[in-house]
Amino acid sequence: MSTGKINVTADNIFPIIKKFLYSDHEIFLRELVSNAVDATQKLKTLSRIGESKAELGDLTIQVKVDKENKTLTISDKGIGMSPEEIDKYINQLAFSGAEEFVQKYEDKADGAAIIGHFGLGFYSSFMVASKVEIFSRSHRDGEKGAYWSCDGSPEFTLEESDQRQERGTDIVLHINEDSTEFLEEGRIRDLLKKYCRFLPVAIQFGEKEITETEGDGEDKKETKRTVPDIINVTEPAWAKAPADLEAEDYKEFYRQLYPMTFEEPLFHIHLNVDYPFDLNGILFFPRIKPNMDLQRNKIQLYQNQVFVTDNLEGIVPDFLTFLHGVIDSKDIPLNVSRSYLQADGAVKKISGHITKKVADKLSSLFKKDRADFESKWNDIKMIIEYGMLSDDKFFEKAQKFALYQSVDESYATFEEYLEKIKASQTDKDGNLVVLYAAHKEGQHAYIKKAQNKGYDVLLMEGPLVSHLMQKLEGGDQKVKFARVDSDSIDKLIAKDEEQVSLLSEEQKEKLKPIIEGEVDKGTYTVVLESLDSSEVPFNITVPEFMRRMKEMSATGGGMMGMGDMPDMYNLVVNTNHPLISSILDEKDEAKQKELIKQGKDLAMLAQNLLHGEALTNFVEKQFEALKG
Ligand SMILES: Nc1ncnc2c1ncn2[C@@H]1O[C@H](COP(=O)(O)OP(=O)(O)OP(=O)(O)O)[C@@H](O)[C@H]1O
Repeated sequence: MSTGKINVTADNIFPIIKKFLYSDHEIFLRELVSNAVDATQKLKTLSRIGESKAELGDLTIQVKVDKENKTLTISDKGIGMSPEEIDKYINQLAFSGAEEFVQKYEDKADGAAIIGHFGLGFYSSFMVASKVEIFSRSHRDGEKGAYWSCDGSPEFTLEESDQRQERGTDIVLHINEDSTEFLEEGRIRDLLKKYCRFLPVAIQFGEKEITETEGDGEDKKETKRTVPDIINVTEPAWAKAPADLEAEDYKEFYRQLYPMTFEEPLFHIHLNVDYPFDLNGILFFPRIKPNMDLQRNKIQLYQNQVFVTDNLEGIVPDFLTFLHGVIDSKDIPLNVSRSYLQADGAVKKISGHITKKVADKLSSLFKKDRADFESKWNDIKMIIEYGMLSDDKFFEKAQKFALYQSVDESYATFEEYLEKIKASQTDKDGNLVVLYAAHKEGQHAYIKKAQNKGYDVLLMEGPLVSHLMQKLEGGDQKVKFARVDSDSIDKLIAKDEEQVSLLSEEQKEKLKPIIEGEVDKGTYTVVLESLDSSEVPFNITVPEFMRRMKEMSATGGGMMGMGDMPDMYNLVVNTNHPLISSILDEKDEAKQKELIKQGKDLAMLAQNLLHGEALTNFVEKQFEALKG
């Protein structure tokens, strides 16, 4: 037997481990199970290359809770360690690794978060254990068995021991008073599911009962059987070659990843690169409805099948954090801080590659089956539009498959769309004017007017469209977006046609203050226009520029402070409409006022602006009028 002092420069790292890692101490389990997996994988490799004669047998790793004795044990049948190896790997190497790690991060404000994501190996067990024991036996014949124990002080015990007869290692944690939660089966099972669900070696945690049925109908026999409860899937789909997987395998994998999600993903992207960097993974496009609460952090990052984090901020472009699935890379340097990670060259390359793959997949889906792509468009457009706005390279690629939907439900790419409207929607200055509506129902009156003129109207809804339009207007072609209610129909796409005015300038000057007297000047600007006599007499428009800036500022962007501006409208008065002439000629002032008010209320109704008391009064008045 030998006793000794672990070689430390810092006096005692155990208090530091306990104090600084307190918030995220659960990762000890991931560290210990990963070590057990590594030891098993090493044995398999040695056996394969003929360096180990050991009979592999069943390599299942066992995790056991003994509530009575307050221990948690992780046992593997991997390469094991001789007493000399424990001295080398645990007393010296692992300790100095842990020491360096703690020294590096103890002063960092986000220390706990960093450590939460990236473990510090074997010594993290002291976060939850007052004493740790190792029973081990090497895979090499003739080696002595080993026993090591340490109670959280720098003193350890290391001796030869035959307590473990078989090859492999038992790590026994004597759970401390503050950490009894790790003696609860449910808690351990949850943690194993979180961190170890896709580790490449089977991990057993207790047993479970299964029911088997034999025969049919009357002869049907059900038998219950107890079997080992294996908590992981050792060969997850992403670790296989895409050629070996069917569509159903991807769906099955999606169910494994998100057992509580019933909605199926729309499609998947299998990432499978080994040069110039290592990257595997499967990303899923979820169904995302406009205005739905977007859920991030559904992508899980693994390093060699060990769960690392589901916060991929800065690791993949922001718009891709809305996808679901798994990314696994050996090349992502994990033992570093998040800010370092974000600036890392390999991470940038991986992130660029993922973006490119996503664009390529979308492009191929679009080409392969356009009708199907169109049917999915509304579920994926939020992510794509967000990507187009945040990444210029993605924008370029997406121009080929991003769709624009007209109110008549037809879809076109932007290029196709411009071609479609060119003939009828080019204004006198050569601008292609794209008309759009934000709500098909709410803006019905305006949409109809545009359609009557032979114009097409796009449906542009969602929080990002104002930004997207701004970007599309900045392209090579002279393109202008105008919402259908942003101006009177003749002015939306200004052509060279001059409208003659029925009213003289004098009459107009007389009319304007009469109407202004009946509207709230802070909200409405009265604009007299000589429009077609078949056009409505009163119409409310919302000038494009102001409104769009306001919308953009509400979702980040546009002009500073615009978001707080009150809503502003134009009350367009069609001076060529007979009603306007009658208003002007009306001698009875009360009646004149009433006509203006009624006209304005109707315009508000068409624009969905008549609410509350004003609406109630309006409706009552209409019923009165019905009585005659
Ligand atoms: N169950 C085990 N079987 C065999 N060897 C082990 C086992 N657990 C730990 N070791 C040895 O102890 C060493 C130190 O383990 P530790 O977990 O501290 O660091 P690591 O696994 O090398 O790196 P990391 O910090 O990423 O976990 C391992 O490299 C391995 O050689």
